[in-house]
Amino acid sequence: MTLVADQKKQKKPAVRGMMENVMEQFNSAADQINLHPNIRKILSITNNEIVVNFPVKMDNGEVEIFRGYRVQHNNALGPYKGGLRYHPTVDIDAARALAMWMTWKTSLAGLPYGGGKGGIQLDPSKYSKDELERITRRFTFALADNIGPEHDIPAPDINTNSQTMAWMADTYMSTRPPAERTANQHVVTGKPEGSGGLEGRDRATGYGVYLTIKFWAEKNEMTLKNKRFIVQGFGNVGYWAAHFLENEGAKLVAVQDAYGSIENQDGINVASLFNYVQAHKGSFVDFPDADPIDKDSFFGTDCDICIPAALGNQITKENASQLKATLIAEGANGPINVEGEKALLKLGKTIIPDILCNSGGVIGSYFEWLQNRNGELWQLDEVMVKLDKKLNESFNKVWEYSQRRSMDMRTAAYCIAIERIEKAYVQRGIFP
Ligand SMILES: NC(=O)C1=CN([C@@H]2O[C@H](COP(=O)(O)OP(=O)(O)OC[C@H]3O[C@@H](n4cnc5c(N)ncnc54)[C@H](OP(=O)(O)O)[C@@H]3O)[C@@H](O)[C@H]2O)C=CC1
Ligand SMILES: O=C(O)CCC(=O)C(=O)O
Repeated sequence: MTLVADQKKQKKPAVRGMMENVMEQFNSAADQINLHPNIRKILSITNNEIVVNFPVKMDNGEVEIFRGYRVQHNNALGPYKGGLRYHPTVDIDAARALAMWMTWKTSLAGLPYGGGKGGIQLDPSKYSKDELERITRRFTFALADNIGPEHDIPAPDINTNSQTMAWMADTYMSTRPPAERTANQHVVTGKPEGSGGLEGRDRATGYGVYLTIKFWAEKNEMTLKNKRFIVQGFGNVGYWAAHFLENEGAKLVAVQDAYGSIENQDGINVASLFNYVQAHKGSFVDFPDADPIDKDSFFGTDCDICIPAALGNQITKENASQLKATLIAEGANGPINVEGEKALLKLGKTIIPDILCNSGGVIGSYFEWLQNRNGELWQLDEVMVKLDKKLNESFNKVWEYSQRRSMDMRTAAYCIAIERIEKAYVQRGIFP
């Protein structure tokens, strides 16, 4: 295990990385609130970076070495919290940026958490389920002293799910003394319902994306009925966001995943598409009720609302002018880079920022953590009501701040999040 202490010695990536984006967003909000220079220094750097290389036996008997990351950005408000992703793009830059986004997200949501994130650099489609289980268990074992229910609590992200979390919880618990095992169930959230998981955590992020869009529409005296939307990514976040928007009368007109893009301006039925994807090895490229479209013209599809719900850095200054949507709701983390955002704002578009838009997931995780900690079992209807209330409060805070200070919603969300952390440091008397 390597603990990387001095980030200044790390080489910069050749292309603009996610970390540069999140730092630019942070610095611009910090300027707005005149953040204390010492607190700016603390928040500009991650607390801990854990990099683990671990061997796993493959189905063919060969051993492969994997590299996993867990970056713990800040814990001024509580334990580190954030997902683990399995994807070829996972590296230290991405893990740092994603961990930092988590700090702002949990702070904005008013949760007693800090921010962390990580994952493994791999393409999961190349491994069998048994191999993925062994990889996950080895990774958890390698991380075990650095995570914990009151210290750092992982959750699902891209290409990880409730099964991944069940393997993690089981492996972590097996590393604890017998009398403490089950009391450590909340070391991860997003578990299956039969293993301490929360009813509704599966849909919490997509539900939150839908809710923030609905709240925005209400502020603008609009209804979502017949509004056309496009979704990039039809995984956990994209699917559930589309499901709830369709229930409200909006129409999915185009969708893109890693295999391709399809469009139907008359509307794509979300349940039919979901069933098709399940039956066709995760791909919708030949879905009969829509036409294939070119990958590069996807964001230019005629629509009212665009929901990027896949990877980061998808909307940049190169393609921002293509967008027809007036509202962009960031289901993904960091889907619009800084230059892309400047271009969109200049064109008069509105962006519901990731740290607000997709915060339903971590709010749901907080409910699961409380459920486990208190030995309770919460029911779906109460979870959905609590999510609605929490997101409504967050949305209103951001909306009012942005109106009062005449700033975009991202800067407002950052200011609120950073001010809460600043207050905690000041109350502790660290800085006069
Ligand atoms: N899960 C959660 O609770 C939360 C997730 N998020 C963020 O939401 C985003 C999506 O996460 P989640 O839904 O959980 O992940 P999933 O793994 O469930 O789904 C990811 C989706 O993105 C698609 N995708 C991958 N690469 C590309 C690409 N190059 N172009 C277009 N689509 C692509 C995948 O397609 P394919 O299936 O073809 O690979 C899949 O449909 C991430 O940015 C994540 O950080 C944010 C908050 C919480
Ligand atoms: O549920 C969680 O703890 C974190 C989810 C996550 O990774 C995110 O919000 O980006």
